[in-house]
Amino acid sequence: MNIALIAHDRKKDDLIEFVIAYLPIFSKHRLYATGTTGRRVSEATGLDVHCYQSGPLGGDQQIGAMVAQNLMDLIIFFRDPLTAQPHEPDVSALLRLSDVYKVPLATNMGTAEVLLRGLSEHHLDWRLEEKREGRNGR
Ligand SMILES: O=C(CO)COP(=O)(O)O
Repeated sequence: MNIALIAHDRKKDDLIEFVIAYLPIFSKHRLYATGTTGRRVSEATGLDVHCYQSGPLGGDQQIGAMVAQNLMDLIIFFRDPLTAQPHEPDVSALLRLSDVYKVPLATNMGTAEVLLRGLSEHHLDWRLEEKREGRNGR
């Protein structure tokens, strides 16, 4: 599965902690991330992470483009709900596209835990079916 990892600055440590906690699961999948998040995760875990642009420079949109091609299967996006982001429209666009294409997306650690456990127990295998059949969620 293709998994996107994104965290706003004040949530990056939480995301790294989360990836370390579920390393055996994450290591079985292809990881993509916005720039700074990806570099931090890769440095902390040794995992291979494809890094797009930093979020404010278009990274959320690049991940959104993968969603629009139905290439992204799961998104972990630890947002900072207490800090305004200059690229808020990009963030909203990514959330919207995830809903259009029915891509499971967690914005906090509680939901992320459920998704990761579901992933490891094959509850997200329907995504493979969606891709195989070229369905696009609409
Ligand atoms: O801003 C972000 C997501 O909206 C994250 O970007 P970085 O991973 O480059 O910090």
